[in-house]
Amino acid sequence: MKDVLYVNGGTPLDGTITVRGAKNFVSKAMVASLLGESPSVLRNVPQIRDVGVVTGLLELHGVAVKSDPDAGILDLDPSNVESAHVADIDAHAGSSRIPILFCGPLLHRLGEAFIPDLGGCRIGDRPINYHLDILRQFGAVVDKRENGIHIRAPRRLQGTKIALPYPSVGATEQTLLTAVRAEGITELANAAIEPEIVDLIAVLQKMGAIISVDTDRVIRIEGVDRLDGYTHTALGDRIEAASWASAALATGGDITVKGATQPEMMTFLNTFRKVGGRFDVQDDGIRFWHPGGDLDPIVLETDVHPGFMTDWQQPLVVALTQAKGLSIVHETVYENRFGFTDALRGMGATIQVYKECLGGRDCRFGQRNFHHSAVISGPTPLAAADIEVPDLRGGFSHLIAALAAKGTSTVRGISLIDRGYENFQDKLVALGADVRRG
Ligand SMILES: CC(=O)N[C@H]1[C@@H](OP(=O)(O)OP(=O)(O)OC[C@H]2O[C@@H](n3ccc(=O)[nH]c3=O)[C@H](O)[C@@H]2O)O[C@H](CO)[C@@H](O)[C@@H]1O
Ligand SMILES: C=C(OP(=O)(O)O)C(=O)O
Repeated sequence: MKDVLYVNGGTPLDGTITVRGAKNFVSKAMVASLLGESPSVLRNVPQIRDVGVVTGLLELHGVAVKSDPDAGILDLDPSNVESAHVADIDAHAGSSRIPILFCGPLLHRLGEAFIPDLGGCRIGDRPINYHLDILRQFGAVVDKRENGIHIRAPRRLQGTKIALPYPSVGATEQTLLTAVRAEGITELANAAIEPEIVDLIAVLQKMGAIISVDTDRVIRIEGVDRLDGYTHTALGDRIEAASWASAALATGGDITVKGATQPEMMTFLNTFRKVGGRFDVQDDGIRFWHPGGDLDPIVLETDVHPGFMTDWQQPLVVALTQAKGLSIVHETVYENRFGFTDALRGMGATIQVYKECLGGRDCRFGQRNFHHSAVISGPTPLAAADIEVPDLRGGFSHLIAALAAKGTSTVRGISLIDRGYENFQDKLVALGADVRRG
């Protein structure tokens, strides 16, 4: 399939689409199946590239994966993990960030693991120092190799007391997936509590784990000797849902997103309303629309949950180019997540990026060399352009900009978007967009 999408924009997106399970949960639940002594069943699984990548990794480790993509069901049978011949894991280097989460489960089952270099969006340095420190605290020995890391557990991993320097999603998941079968109690302070993490905890509890989440973001895990498989329906993808909501706003449209849920999106919904968007929470989804007239500018800071998600930021910035006045967006989770604004400026948007912490509070990236605040001045008409997808959310933002712009844009590198948006081209067509894959 060619990697270019021609977008003839300038028409409001209008109609209904469905989002299925969250990219940032489904892949972790798939890894969790490695911990079970019996098969697991995962439902509401989207057809996105990250699911394919994790399927490949699980199969390499001896997990038998049966997939019914239309029904969104995965059967994951880990009975043969101990006897699997692990080869050519290098083939998965750079494909996603998920391999690092295989450490705990593989250490428990096999006593060692090789983890290839990670991929994922290039939106900052994205080190794995928290992960490695955590694994060492459990008693693992970590050796850095040329294309990844080799890790082994000379004896059963031991529960431990961990305090994260920053509430990292991945490091919290690393701790959960390692502690559930370690000996004794693990206490994780300053944990991340994103809804996708809470759903992972639900999966682990179904498998037999004992995990409590305290009000002060401390997670306590009592290690157990055995876990079984699970049957679980993944929570919906709140990032995809918010991306379509931003597309409705930027194009002056009206999109009903089936599968979007209010509790996980409350912070986004508040911001959407402040910008001037309207929404209606329904039994099976949320309708988002532009009511006509001017949109309002806002001051926004991204943050860990329950703050405004960093992954919501990029699509919303496109909508803010259409608000009347000055908006400020302070990115506090990643140091380098405004690269996508270059293309928007080329399309006529007025966006300036700054090294200072604009917004309200200082973050880890202040007084350093990172352009992590943006000032957006609108409304500015967007003009069609020839643009290249930089990363997953930045790429979807470029798509939204192309849909809002009059004329035909050429969006290159479009397959990057398949990593996290299921059948986005079909969904665009269902919403009345004039798009063609080149
Ligand atoms: C597959 C997946 O679920 N990806 C999500 C996950 O990424 P991911 O789990 O990689 O993100 P983290 O929450 O770990 O990263 C947050 C911050 O912590 C830093 N950090 C993290 C780990 C570490 O060892 N050292 C370190 O310094 C990162 O560079 C970043 O600045 O959570 C992010 C924050 O909600 C989301 O944007 C990503 O979509
Ligand atoms: C940053 C993201 O994903 P990943 O961690 O997989 O790169 C994202 O989903 O926006």
